[in-house]
Amino acid sequence: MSVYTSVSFAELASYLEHYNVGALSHYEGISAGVENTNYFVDTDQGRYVLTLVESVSAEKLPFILGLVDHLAVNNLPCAQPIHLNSGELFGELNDKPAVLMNCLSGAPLTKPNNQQALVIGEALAKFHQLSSRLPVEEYSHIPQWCNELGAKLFEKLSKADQDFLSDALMATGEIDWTTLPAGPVHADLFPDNAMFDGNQLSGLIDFYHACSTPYLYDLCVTLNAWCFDEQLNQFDQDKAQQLLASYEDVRPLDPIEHALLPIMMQTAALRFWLSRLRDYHFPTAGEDVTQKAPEGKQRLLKGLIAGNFHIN
Ligand SMILES: Nc1ncnc2c1ncn2[C@@H]1O[C@H](COP(=O)(O)OP(=O)(O)O)[C@@H](O)[C@H]1O
Ligand SMILES: N[C@@H](CCOP(=O)(O)O)C(=O)O
Repeated sequence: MSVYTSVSFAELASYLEHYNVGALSHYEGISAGVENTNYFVDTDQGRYVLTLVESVSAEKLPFILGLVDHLAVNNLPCAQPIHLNSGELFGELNDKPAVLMNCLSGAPLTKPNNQQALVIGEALAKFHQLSSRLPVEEYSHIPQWCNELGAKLFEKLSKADQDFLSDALMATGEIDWTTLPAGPVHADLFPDNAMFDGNQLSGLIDFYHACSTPYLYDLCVTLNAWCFDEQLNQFDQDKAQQLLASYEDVRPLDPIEHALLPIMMQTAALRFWLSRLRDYHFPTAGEDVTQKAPEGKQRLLKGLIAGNFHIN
């Protein structure tokens, strides 16, 4: 469970008066998630999810929540922010930006099957089509982000990992990002950020990594996360092919995107190896905090570089 900011019943009841959602009857911290504080919130009108946003500043929320609103209005299955009575998409509780969402049915995935991977490929492509109608705002140049974080972590690593990191930063830094189609993306579409009822997608959640960057990067984050089993150290090539095919049924890749797919998968693996190392070496204090093991992403990156994990 990740709860960084505690909220009392009285504080929450008073905060909910800013919405038209009824009176608080019960609430509990959610046993999942890494970066933000989440609570299930029950009122006499239904169940909601409250997020106290810890991972990004309030200035980014109009972009993030505006993106989610745009997707939801255009019928992409995703959690929908509830508007405050003032019309705003977020408020403030205990000095943190606070977002109330509708509660989706089903559960986040741990081990997605091939059919669910196919469904997510199609949903991601629709996401990119819809987001391409929005302006490119909050641009994130991931290789630069990796370089800066890599420099902070460098002295914490073994000599072997320092050398490995330097080589990976150099190789992934060679992509020319300016040639790639880009727009607002999810940027963290792991199976635990997709709620499913059986094989049916009830909605995408956790948009707090959203930024504008190449669509190919978002696709590669998703391919890595859905097709690589970190415990078994296995890359499921069939599943990856199916996910990619279902994506391309909706949004075919450009030739340049096809050509850069393998190195972009390395970039995506590197990005999450580094953020997990950051969470390990520089943890954020909290009442109850979940971390994900960096080693899984490093093994993925090693397999991608060695050419053992690939899509035909
Ligand atoms: N709209 C929602 N409906 C139902 N459950 C949700 C919703 N949003 C979040 N959750 C639950 O909360 C958990 C943590 O949410 P998440 O946004 O992934 O947190 P974090 O930003 O900390 O990673 C999810 O795994 C899911 O179980
Ligand atoms: N998906 C990332 C961790 C980011 O945390 P999230 O709970 O906000 O998705 C990873 O697996 O490293």
